[in-house]
Amino acid sequence: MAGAIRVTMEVGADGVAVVTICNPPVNALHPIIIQGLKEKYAEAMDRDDVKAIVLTGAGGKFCGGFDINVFTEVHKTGNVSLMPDVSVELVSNLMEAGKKPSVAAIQGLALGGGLELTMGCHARISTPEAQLGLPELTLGIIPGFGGTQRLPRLVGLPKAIEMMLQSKFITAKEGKERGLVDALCSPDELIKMSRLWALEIANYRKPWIRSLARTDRLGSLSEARSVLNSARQQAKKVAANLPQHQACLDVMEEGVLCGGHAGVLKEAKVFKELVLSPTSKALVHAFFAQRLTTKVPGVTDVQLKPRKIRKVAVIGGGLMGSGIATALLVSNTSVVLKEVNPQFLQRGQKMIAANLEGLVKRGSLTKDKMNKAMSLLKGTLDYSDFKDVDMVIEAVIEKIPLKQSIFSDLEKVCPPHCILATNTSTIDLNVVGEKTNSQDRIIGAHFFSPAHIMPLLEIVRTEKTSPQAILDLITVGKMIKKVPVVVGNCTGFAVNRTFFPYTQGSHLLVSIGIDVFRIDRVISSFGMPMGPFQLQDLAGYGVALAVKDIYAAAFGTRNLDSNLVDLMVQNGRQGKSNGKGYYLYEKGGKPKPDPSVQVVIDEYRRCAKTMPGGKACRVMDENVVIRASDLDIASILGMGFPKFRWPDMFTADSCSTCSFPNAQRGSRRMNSAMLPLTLFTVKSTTCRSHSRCKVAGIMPTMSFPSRLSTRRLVIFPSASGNTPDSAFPDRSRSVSVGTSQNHEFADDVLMLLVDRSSFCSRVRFARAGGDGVSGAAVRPQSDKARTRREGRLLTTPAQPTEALRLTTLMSRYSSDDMAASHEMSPDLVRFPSCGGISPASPVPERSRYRRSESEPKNRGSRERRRDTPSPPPMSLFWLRSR
Ligand SMILES: C[C@H](O)CC(=O)SCCNC(=O)CCNC(=O)[C@H](O)C(C)(C)COP(=O)(O)OP(=O)(O)OC[C@H]1O[C@@H](n2cnc3c(N)ncnc32)[C@H](O)[C@@H]1OP(=O)(O)O
Repeated sequence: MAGAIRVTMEVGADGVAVVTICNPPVNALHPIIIQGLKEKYAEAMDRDDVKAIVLTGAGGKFCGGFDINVFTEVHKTGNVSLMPDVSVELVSNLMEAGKKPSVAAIQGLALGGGLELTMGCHARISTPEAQLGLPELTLGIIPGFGGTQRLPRLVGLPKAIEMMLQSKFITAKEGKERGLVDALCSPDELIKMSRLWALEIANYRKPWIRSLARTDRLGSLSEARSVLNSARQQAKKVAANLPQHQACLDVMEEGVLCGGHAGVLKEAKVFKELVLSPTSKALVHAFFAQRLTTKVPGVTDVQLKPRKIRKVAVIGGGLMGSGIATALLVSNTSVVLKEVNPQFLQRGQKMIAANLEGLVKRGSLTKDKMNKAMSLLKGTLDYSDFKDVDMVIEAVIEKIPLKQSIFSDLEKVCPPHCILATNTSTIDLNVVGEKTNSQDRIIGAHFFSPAHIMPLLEIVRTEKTSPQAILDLITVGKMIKKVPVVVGNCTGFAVNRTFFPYTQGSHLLVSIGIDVFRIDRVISSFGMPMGPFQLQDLAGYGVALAVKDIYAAAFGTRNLDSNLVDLMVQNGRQGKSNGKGYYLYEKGGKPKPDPSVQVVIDEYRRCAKTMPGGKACRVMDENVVIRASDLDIASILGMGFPKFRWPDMFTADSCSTCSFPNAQRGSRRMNSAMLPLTLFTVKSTTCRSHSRCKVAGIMPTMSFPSRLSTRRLVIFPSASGNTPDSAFPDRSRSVSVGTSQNHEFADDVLMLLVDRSSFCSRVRFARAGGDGVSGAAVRPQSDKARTRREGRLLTTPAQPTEALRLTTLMSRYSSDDMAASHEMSPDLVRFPSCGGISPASPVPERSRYRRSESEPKNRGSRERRRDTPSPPPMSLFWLRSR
């Protein structure tokens, strides 16, 4: 064992062996550490001069848990044996059942596996402020070193469930009240007191407690069951997509019913299963991605030192300005709030006070701290207080001349070292600073509303922004507990630029006939906190209208020209602010879908000129041809459609469970349309069952029979010759996809569309006029890639992870939720239903798809669906819903 990663053991004259974990910065339990602990414990048990053991961590931290890098290795290799056996071999056998007592001396933090080691000891002594917790569920796993069994036995089932399921840390002070910690002491006393405690246990003057054998805190069986059941219900609501929550409760239940040892064994099994889960892969990825954002080449690796930012001026006391000021005040930074008149200033100060009170109500701030924060705030109507500020953050309305004049004033009144930041979400920073000579200190500090709560800080740099200014803002960002992500200067920067197509995707879906509320439902069940329409209601329509033209000007043909929001406003709707948007809002109530919005939607569809119902469906409906096959022959002979490529009607008919004409009549008509389904770099790794499953599809004017099995997306080979084998040989090739939007729109399709569209705006809409179905050619090249290529984002290799983080934080959905529904590869290209992609089956006989004459006509659609034959043509893939 060499280098910084090691376990040391010193045996004192008192007969106490102090075993120390050394693995900076957080003493993570790397396999070398685990091995070291096993060796030192075995040695201590054998040595006659050792009476008791004190376990501690070097550098003022006990331990941050098992080394998460090992999970990354396991995810890469699939080799779960890289995980050492700790729970039984080390914690249960060597430590807890050892013949000499152990005492944990805790300082700084004891998290995850670290806390689990302490619970294997016979007592825990800690400094009062140390953070204790089992946050494993945030990584898609459960505690794996016995934590699910020992924590409930020490603090009781309800508190243990809260700590694990919510990944909540508690201080050692609270731990002492709860029974997790046996004694508190100062850092100076820690080792001394722990040694004495260990000796007292060895001499039987203090109890020798094996946590796993305790049952006194578990309550009666019926109590335990009731606590577990209500936790299950709660987990179903808040973590519906996450497997680890229910798994954790199952494992706890096993321990309650069958005893601690059985619980430990089940925990070890479930832990290993979950480590390999897609959820864990995604969450571990997000863990490291988040920490990578503060590593900026040319800024954080060039020996610059962050300067102290003691006093910040915020210009504008509106929603954003007051939120930014709140975040700074809470972190003990003095703030000067400038407004243009006393009324506005007073309003801003009131909003800050309300924000702080809100934090107190939520329990994240004490009253004392709130008062302290308020005392750091000074309101002003002029620049007299700006002479000693270290940073200014301008947060006024998005008007270029106003911002320009403010920045030219700031240059005159602020000290030369002062950073001049703007909270603009859209405007080019070069334009903002055009009238100054201080381009090197002009920077974007783009907060997200509400700024004192949302965790993301988008730091926008121009070519002229100095690395020092960037570093200082990163430091401020970390200080106020934001995740800073450094991006380049372009319209919408990185976040709004990638988020913009998400909204556009939802508008496009509505234009082709999909229900607004259904979109919101599907997106919410995907894991987003709310759907795009509810979000629009919440954000208000003003912003959408304000930025619409800016985006249109910047992205030209890649922009969907939607007038949906204009129509909503014309209809007297302003979203949540006037209680009427897509939803109706009543004070204190939940938003209710407003059926009367359909009038607006109908008008929007009419304006959009998209025609629900494929051309071919219409032709069939109107009996323009006698039979479906006539249409095939017409397309083969008239349009030159290659015979061997399964012409539209044949393919459609083959997918149906009944013959096409029958399907068409009397049933709800499906809409066929080319959707801008932007998630089409299906990687071979995604489709484990079929290494060649790189699919793209196209059927210009393809129509499906209405009985096409629901909840299935059919991707067809491209008419331009793409087959599964040849799809995407060249990443610039355009592809598009057709899908059924039958009586139930395939959830997956919608999710894919909307999800992927948030990363990709490179969608070219090719609308056929008149009766034509709208088409969308999608370049499998994301805006993210494009942004990167253009040097807009950071040029670190971890670029995609940055984009992920941005989008995740910005959209307010937790990475947990995201991961649960959708497996993310490093470049984010995954299908939620990838496990369901199956290779094409051999072509079944055609007759199997037809409903025979003898078959009763009133069979339910569910029954018919069961009969749906395997996917037919060789290049037809079916993505099954979850
Ligand atoms: C079997 C077991 O039950 C399974 C487990 O134990 S799983 C692990 C459970 N533990 C955790 O989830 C804790 C994860 N870590 C954290 O929450 C935070 O890092 C922390 C509270 C420990 C410290 O936070 P903070 O001071 O803000 O520092 P932070 O930047 O996050 O971390 C410092 C460095 O330590 C690394 N680190 C932190 N915890 C780590 C861990 N458990 N394994 C590996 N590296 C870790 C970070 O990646 C970061 O590395 P970098 O400097 O190269 O970017």
